[in-house]
Amino acid sequence: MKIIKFGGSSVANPENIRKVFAILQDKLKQHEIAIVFSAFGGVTESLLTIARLAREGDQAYRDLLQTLEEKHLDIVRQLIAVQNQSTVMTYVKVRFKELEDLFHGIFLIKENSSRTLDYVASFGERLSAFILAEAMAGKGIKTQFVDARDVIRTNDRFGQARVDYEVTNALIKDYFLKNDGVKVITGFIASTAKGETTTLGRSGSDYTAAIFAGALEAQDLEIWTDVSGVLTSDPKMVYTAFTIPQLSYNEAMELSHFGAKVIFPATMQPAMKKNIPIYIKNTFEPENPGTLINGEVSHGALIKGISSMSNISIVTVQGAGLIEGGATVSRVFRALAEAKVNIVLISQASSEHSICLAIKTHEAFLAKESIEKEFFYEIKSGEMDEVSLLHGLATIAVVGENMKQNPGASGRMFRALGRNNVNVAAIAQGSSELNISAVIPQPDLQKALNALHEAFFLSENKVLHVFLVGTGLIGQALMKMIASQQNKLLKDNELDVQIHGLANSRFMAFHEDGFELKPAYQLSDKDEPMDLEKFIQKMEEMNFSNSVFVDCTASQDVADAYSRVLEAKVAIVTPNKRANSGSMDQYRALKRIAKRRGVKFLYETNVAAGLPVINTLQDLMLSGDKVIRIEAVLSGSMNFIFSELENGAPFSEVVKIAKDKGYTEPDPRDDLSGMDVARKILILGREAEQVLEFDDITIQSMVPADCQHAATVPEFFEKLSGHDGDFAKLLRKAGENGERLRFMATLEDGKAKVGLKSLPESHPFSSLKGSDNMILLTTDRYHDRPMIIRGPGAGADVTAAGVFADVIRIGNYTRE
Ligand SMILES: NC(=O)C1=CN([C@@H]2O[C@H](COP(=O)(O)OP(=O)(O)OC[C@H]3O[C@@H](n4cnc5c(N)ncnc54)[C@H](O)[C@@H]3O)[C@@H](O)[C@H]2O)C=CC1
Ligand SMILES: N[C@@H](CC=O)C(=O)O
Repeated sequence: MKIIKFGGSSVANPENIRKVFAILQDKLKQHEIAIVFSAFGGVTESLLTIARLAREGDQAYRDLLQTLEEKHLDIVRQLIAVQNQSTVMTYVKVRFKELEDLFHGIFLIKENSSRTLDYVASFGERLSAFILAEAMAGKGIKTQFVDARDVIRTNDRFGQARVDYEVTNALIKDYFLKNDGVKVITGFIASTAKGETTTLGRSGSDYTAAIFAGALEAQDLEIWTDVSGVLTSDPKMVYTAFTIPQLSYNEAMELSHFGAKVIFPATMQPAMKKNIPIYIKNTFEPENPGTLINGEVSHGALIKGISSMSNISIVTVQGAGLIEGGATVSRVFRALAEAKVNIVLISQASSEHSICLAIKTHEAFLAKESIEKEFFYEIKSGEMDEVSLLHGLATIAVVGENMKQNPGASGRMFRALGRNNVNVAAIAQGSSELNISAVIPQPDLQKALNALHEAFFLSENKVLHVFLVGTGLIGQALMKMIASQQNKLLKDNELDVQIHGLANSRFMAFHEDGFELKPAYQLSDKDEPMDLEKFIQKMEEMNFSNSVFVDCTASQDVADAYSRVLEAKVAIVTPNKRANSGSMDQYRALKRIAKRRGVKFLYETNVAAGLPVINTLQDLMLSGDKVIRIEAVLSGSMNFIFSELENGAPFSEVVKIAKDKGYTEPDPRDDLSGMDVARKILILGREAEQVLEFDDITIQSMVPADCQHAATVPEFFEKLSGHDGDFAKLLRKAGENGERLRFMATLEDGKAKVGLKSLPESHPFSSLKGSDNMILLTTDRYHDRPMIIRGPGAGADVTAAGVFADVIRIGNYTRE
């Protein structure tokens, strides 16, 4: 015998009910079954609302009742052939006449006891099960309508009655022995020995099904609902949550205790006691295997799921008196029990100086009041402090029986929380090691759930949440690259890169689910005006795990905000050199903050675009090498300009081409003045562990004096053309000496220089073409022949690729 239960959403309307019938037709071919139905979706709530309105003397209850009757009659009309409708119509009309009288009584006496409400609610299941039994009979299935009040015996705790299993089991067995046909049973309702109607509380229809399964020692119990089993976490919070194939009874209980709403622990008891497997299935996706809950502990994943509970407060009881009095703990519990306050989590330090209790916020004041009443004299005498309350919290719990055998679960849990800047206010782990729970700030709940989900369910995709400031040349190229690589990253790296914030100097926009990138979102005046402070605030509020701030501007203001971003535990990736070429103190501070907050600050593209210069230097330093000398061509635009000049083009023209090709800085004077190269050699020097300030660098500018003060870039170009002859002369002179002009940077003995050099043909830099960079590193190890890094050092694609690689590196780092 199989017991199959369908919840309210499965029988919410005729369309859904037809799906239910299709599932049942299939089952009937293979098994002996009994079916438990909830009331049609929304009916119980409507009945209780009507009862409340009637009690409040609100005449509107009559219209609602009529609508409810019509809903039932409509289902009859749609599911049952006309010739078979009359018995069912009569049944429905009689029940609604009874309800009309009942509500009229409530309206007159203005009283709604829990006993009356149970009776009111019972109509929902009585109507649905009767109509559905008749509809099935109309399909040729021999059915037997079972009013569970005839067989489930409870005490008179109305609203949440307790079952007398001895009597109930005997009645159920007897009923099944004496009656043929497929039993169609009312969920949720029962009766006392005196025949008063009771209800079984939350998830009462599941409970009914488990009671029948237990009494009949069924082969299994199927609970059909509107989700495909128990998920690894709340799918509204964790988009990558997936169905757990199997759970032990204990795991299912732990998960549901902390918020997994699919099954309610008490309802499982009758099935658990008889070791009956429970399947959680989806009426709207019947082919999905759903979740099997049984007595087995499956090996494999360290945890099975992550659950959570919102609106939690911490109640702290502390004071010296606590240590001495062994009875204190029991007095605290007694005070809470008397106030009927439910404790969600308890944590006590081994110093025994304080006890920390997590409690639902709406019960926290009551808890404080009753504990303070219990300890009135101790608090008055100062032996104990006043009870303190901390609100705005949530609990999260990782659950799984495999944590027992495998160490490391708590380490992984708290590392993931710490790395994502989630503060833990209290922790609890039972000796059963089935559940590790923590109390965290409510605003961090979604981030924490996602961080834990990623940390424990590695096979699933890791999401990187990018906030991109700067949508110019490099920013646009980066967005295109992310769009084109998104599928490959998902497939090969299980990395889902989503852009949630975008800004340029004028506008900013955000997207909870990530912007569409094909085509890339274009900021416009429809978006909010850009405000860096607000951008960072919004990024913090969105509070995603694995957030990355990507700065593709050349802005000092944006660079000045890095410390704040890192403090918020958001990683940074940037080609903008401003931050690392500021003061030595600032350079060190950023590294320090990133280290302390456990987040990455990556800037490979600060020097030579996508060429691996910074990482190489960092690796050399880590391995104990020492840099003796750096000689380099570090400007793609300047190299392009001086190598193109050799082809006879005027200087101002070549500078324009370099700008059009995306080699120059937003303001090309930064390149021509030597500032850009100076910033780069400064950064390289610092990466080589040298203490250098910008003022220590000797810089030779290529910007003619009158161009220096041009108000705009076009005006600068206009003035620059007046100097084409001077540059042609320089080039001619070098040519006459058999030399080439290259803009070079050197660093040796703590002294850095940047400027134009006339180099012999044989010099390695003379062979550089286009936007090439070349870096010669002479170190203790690379002494006789320097290490050479060479390749294009400017341009949208190579730079964006370097930024992209840093972003992916962050994804891989947060996976560790
Ligand atoms: N072009 C290249 O080959 C390379 C560039 N870089 C660096 O990449 C960065 C970006 O360069 P490009 O894309 O060429 O510049 P761009 O001028 O094309 O784009 C800059 C973007 O930043 C935005 N922006 C400027 N100030 C802002 C602010 N305060 N707040 C928000 N947005 C702001 C602008 O609106 C624009 O969207 C620069 O720091 C540059 O040094 C690094 C390596 C190579
Ligand atoms: N303007 C720079 C590019 C980025 O750093 C250059 O010309 O090399």
